[in-house]
Amino acid sequence: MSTAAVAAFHGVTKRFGEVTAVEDVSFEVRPGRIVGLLGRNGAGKTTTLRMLLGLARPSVGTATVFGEPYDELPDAAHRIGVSMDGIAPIPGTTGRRDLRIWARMLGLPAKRVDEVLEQVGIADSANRKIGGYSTGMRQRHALAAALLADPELLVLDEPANGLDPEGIRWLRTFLRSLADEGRTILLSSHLLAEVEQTVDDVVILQRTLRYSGPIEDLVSGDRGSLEDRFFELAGSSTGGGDDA
Ligand SMILES: Nc1ncnc2c1ncn2[C@@H]1O[C@H](COP(=O)(O)OP(=O)(O)OP(=O)(O)O)[C@@H](O)[C@H]1O
Repeated sequence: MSTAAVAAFHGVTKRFGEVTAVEDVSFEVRPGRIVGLLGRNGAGKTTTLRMLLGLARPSVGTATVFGEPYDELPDAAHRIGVSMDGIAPIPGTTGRRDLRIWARMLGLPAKRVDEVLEQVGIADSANRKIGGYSTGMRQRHALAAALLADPELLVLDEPANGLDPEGIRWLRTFLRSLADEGRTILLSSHLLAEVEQTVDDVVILQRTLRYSGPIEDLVSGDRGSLEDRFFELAGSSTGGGDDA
């Protein structure tokens, strides 16, 4: 397997007017790894993912995926699966029909829809309207959409939000099985205990980069839990934060 970075940020700063959302951030995402992007509210996580996906342009620096800016990457919609707010299902439609529309747009056969519905465990609900889905079912639906094109990289913004404990356990096992197949997963999350059990690498962002590397290097020995290390590095909003 190639060790070239799947995703890379080099000296990325993003300003929105007076607000600097992300400042001089550099890190790489290695193939076959599950990478957790962590930070407090407003730390710049979504902005970072959006820059990778060509949905926001860095003010300074470069964000590349498979060596290219997203907009210049051939076949990007097939190589990268995305689950993120703003990529919402079509209101009033059923789960199956929504995925069929996505599949058609991606040039995929309708049978692929049934495969991903089975994979994420919502095939029995696929003829129901998405408007009646629980939050956890919506998460699974979004994951199904991200998987349609059998992508090499999954970018998942808060994929565990709204899942019950069983759903969270399922997600952890599922993501690991995808990584074992050689896929790379970049996910953002607030659920530190869950992240600790799921990811290989951690990126801690608090406008600037606070840590990037293997989780075992962060929490090994008597260094404490991921939660302890997170608050040391990112600060807390109730004290200790240095740039809230
Ligand atoms: N389109 C925008 N216009 C103006 N400011 C923005 C825009 N997008 C993000 N920001 C600001 O940039 C900062 C980082 O926001 P971002 O959504 O990336 O953080 P986050 O880490 O994803 O937060 P959360 O965990 O709350 O979702 C915030 O101060 C936010 O208000």
